[in-house]
Amino acid sequence: MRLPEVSPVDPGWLEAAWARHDQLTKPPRALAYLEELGVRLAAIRRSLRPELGAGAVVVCAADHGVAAEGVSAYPAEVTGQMVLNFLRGGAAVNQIAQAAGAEVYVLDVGVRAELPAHERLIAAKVRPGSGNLRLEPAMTRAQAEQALEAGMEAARRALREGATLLAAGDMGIGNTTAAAALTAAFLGLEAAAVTGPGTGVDEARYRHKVRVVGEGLERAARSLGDLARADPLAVLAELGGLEVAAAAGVFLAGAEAGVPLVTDGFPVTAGALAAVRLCPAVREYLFAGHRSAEPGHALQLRALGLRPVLELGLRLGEGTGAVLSFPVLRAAARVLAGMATFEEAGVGQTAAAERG
Ligand SMILES: Cc1cc2ncn([C@H]3O[C@H](COP(=O)(O)O)[C@@H](O)[C@H]3O)c2cc1C
Ligand SMILES: O=C(O)c1cccnc1
Repeated sequence: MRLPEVSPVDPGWLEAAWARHDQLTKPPRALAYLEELGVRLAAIRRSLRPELGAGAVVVCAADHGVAAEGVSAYPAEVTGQMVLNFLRGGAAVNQIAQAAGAEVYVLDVGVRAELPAHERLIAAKVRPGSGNLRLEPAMTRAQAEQALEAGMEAARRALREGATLLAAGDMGIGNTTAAAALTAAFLGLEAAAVTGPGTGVDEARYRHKVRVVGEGLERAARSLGDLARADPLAVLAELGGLEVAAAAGVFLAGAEAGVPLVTDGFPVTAGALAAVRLCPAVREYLFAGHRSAEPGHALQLRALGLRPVLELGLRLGEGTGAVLSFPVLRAAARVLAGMATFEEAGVGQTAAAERG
C-alpha cells in the first residue's frame, strides 16, 4: 500500500507566528497555551492568519472478537445499535458536534450488524468484526491496509465537503481492550499499565481484561518478536481494531492534506500512535482534543508529546472530546489572525517591552 506523503511543518512559520503573537495587544504569553495552539495552527496552515471553519468527525465503527471474552460492561450488539443512534442524531457526539460546528460521518469498517444505507454512513465493511486478539490475529495484514484506506478515503470525503478541522471518533464494544494491547505494544509497556475500566467493568472483570491483554501481547510477540520495534502495520493487524486502523487512516490522509487533526480518547489515540509509527511527520498535525479518564490515555499523549486542550474527565469516545475542542482551536486561530498589534491599536507597551 502507498503511505501518504506528509510534509513536516516549516519551523519558520512557528517563529514568525510567535513573533506576531508578541506584537498583539496583550502582555506577552498572556493567552498561554492558546498562543501555542495558534502558532501550531499557523505552521500547519502556512499562514500567520490561519482560518478554521467547519469541522468534521469521522466516527470509525467496528466489532471486536475479543468482546467474547467478557471484557466490556456492555454486550457487543451495542456497537451496531449505537451506529443507528449516530445516524439518527441521538448520540452524545451528535449533540456536541451541533454545538461545536462539526459534521458527523460514520464509517463502518467492521460492524457485525447489517446497516441501512444512509447519507452520512460510509459503508466500507472489511469483515464483520475482528478476530479475538487473545487467540488469533485481529485481522490479516491486507485487511488492516483495507481499513486504513477506508479511513483515508473517509477523511478525503470530509475534506472535499468542506472540513477545515478533522477528528476521528470510535465506536466498538471491546475496543478499549484492543487499544490497551496496541498501546502496550507500541510503547513497550505492560498490560496492567495501560488497561483501564473502559465502559466501567468491575474489579473481577478488570483483572480478567488485564490477563486478556497480556495473553494477546504474548501471542503477537510469538510471531513478531519485540512489538515495540515490529512493523506497525503487522502490530495493527495482530492486535486490531478495524476501527482503530481506520482512525489511523483518517490521520494519515488528513496530514497529507495539511489539515489540523484532533485526537479523541484512548481507542482513537491508539490509532494516532499507529499513524505516527507509520509516518512520523503526522505527529506535527495532531492536537489532543482532551484527556480521557482512561488511565492509558495519558501515557499515549505523553508518548506523542501532546498536551490536551481540555480535561473534563470524559470517558466515552465517539469523538466527543475531540469535537468539544474545536471551538478552542478556532479561537486560537482567530486570536492570532484577528487581534490588533500594539502599533495598529495605538496601545502603549510596557517600558520593559519598549526597551526590547
Ligand atoms: C451506550 C454506549 C455508547 C458508547 N459510545 C462510545 N462508547 C465507547 O465504549 C466502548 C469501549 O468500551 P469497552 O472496551 O468497555 O467496551 C466503545 O464502543 C467506545 O466507543 C460507548 C459505549 C456504550 C455502552
Ligand atoms: O477514552 C475513551 O475515549 C474511552 C473510554 C472508555 C470507553 N470508550 C472510550
